[in-house]
Amino acid sequence: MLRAHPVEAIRAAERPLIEAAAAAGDPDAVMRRAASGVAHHTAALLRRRTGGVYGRSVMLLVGSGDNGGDALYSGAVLRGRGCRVEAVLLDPERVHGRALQALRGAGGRVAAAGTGTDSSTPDVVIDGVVGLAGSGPLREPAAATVAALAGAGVPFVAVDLPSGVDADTGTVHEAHVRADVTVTFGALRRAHLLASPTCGRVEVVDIGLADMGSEPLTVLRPDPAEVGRAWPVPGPDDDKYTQGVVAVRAGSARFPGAAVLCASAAVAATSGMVRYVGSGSTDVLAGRPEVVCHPSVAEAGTAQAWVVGPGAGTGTEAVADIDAILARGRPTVLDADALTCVAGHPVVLRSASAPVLLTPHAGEFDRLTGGRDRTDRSGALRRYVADLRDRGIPATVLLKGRVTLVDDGETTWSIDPGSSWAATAGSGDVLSGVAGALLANGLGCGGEVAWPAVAAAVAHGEAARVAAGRTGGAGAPIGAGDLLRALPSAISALRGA
Ligand SMILES: NC(=O)C1=CN([C@@H]2O[C@H](COP(=O)(O)OP(=O)(O)OC[C@H]3O[C@@H](n4cnc5c(N)ncnc54)[C@H](OP(=O)(O)O)[C@@H]3O)[C@@H](O)[C@H]2O)[C@@H](O)CC1
Ligand SMILES: Nc1ncnc2c1ncn2[C@@H]1O[C@H](COP(=O)(O)OP(=O)(O)O)[C@@H](O)[C@H]1O
Repeated sequence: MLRAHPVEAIRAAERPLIEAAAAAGDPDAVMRRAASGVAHHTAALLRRRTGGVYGRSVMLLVGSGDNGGDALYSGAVLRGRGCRVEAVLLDPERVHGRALQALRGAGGRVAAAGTGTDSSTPDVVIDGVVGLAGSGPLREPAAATVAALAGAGVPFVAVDLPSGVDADTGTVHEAHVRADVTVTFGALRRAHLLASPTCGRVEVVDIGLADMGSEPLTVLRPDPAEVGRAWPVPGPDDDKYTQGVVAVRAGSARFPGAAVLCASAAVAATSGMVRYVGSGSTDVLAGRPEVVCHPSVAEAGTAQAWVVGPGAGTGTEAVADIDAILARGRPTVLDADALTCVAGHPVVLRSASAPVLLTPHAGEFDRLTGGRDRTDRSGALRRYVADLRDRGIPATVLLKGRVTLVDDGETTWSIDPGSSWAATAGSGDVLSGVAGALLANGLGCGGEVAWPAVAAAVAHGEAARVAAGRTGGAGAPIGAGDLLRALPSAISALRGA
């Protein structure tokens, strides 16, 4: 499991190291250690991209703080390895003096932004514009310089964080660096897990930082192997009931496919039993004859968990069904149309005595929250969960997207499947089916609802990867049906990871 920390915790952990270095008369010792890591990973990128390091050209974008200092020291190391290094000073009046001297001493070239920089395109750019202290989008002249280099296809190595990405919220501002590699120091920052697609490959350099624990603002990323180990496997004494029965209320005349996708995903996720309530019984049974269908919520037998919402409608009947399902007092996944119902009739959640898992996409989340604070996703999510819990609703929320977040009011989990192939219509219905089956099974380990939600998101991402890669090569677009069919292979791959 990966852990990513808020800036305040990182600064507090770094402080003793920096103070010890200063007391020993070498105030930049930690910075040089960090910089040699940046140089090492930049050299590795150069080797991958160009076949070597010697003679390659490196541009440093140098901001006004210690992040710029790291870039300058790393430039000095790369000069020593035979690179041509040019530092572009974005604020020549405020630059780390000793690091600049080190670069000059090593034979690096220095220019102020916008004045007489080397006209040829570099092989790599080291982004030392701004790190932990960054706020807001890249400012000029950095914004224009970064845009021109990115437009020319030059790879970026970000020092600590891609500039223009907020370290704590992971907000990716409009003007920002998209890094191929991000080299950070001692421990991950929250943005590395909240904005992982913008960070590229994240390398953590050991600077002697002590191990950091967890606190409420730590973001966690599950290890796929851990999810695989926790996946429910029937034992010798198990039968269909002991593994958990999940009931699915999904589908309508307008959206029959949602019923099929959701119920079939629940069947694929565990070996327990799936009940179905809705107008799509014929379609569901055509694909999955093992599903047990019921004419209404009231007539459905016992289930350990419920899923309600995919394609299920938003009228008064749908709201009444949500109410009736929540009144059964079982863990319940509320997805899709059920979330629209909750947004319109928040009072319906009052019937929830057992844990509920809400699984909105960005639009549904806006509907639920009135669209407040679209930039700080994780902050808005934590506030929404806290609001629900303050109202006595035992809620966990899974916020969908390329980076899916799960928050139970105490812990934020982040899942990034590494590609966006899952962004296809109906794939959310598959996710809620898997989550419901895991909830019914009572998948333990790390939180009664958060962990099944996390595990479902990991399996869903893996299924998208398997489905998109089924032809080998670079991958191909998939539909939700392909993702559904890839679930068994994905679960098997996780269990073998
Ligand atoms: N000390 C050490 O030994 C070690 C330090 N480490 C390194 O130090 C880094 C933190 O350094 P730092 O605290 O000096 O701040 P840093 O992130 O460089 O920002 C500098 C200034 O930039 C400005 N600014 C803000 N936003 C901006 C924007 N959007 N666009 C442009 N400018 C913007 C803002 O000043 P302002 O202009 O607002 O007055 C801000 O104060 C850390 O990330 C790691 O790399 C590691 O080496 C480990 C050892
Ligand atoms: N850019 C993306 N990259 C990867 N996965 C994504 C992306 N956008 C959405 N997803 C995933 O695809 C699924 C879409 O769910 P949803 O929007 O509810 O679709 P639908 O309602 O059509 O079923 C979610 O699991 C979500 O996390």
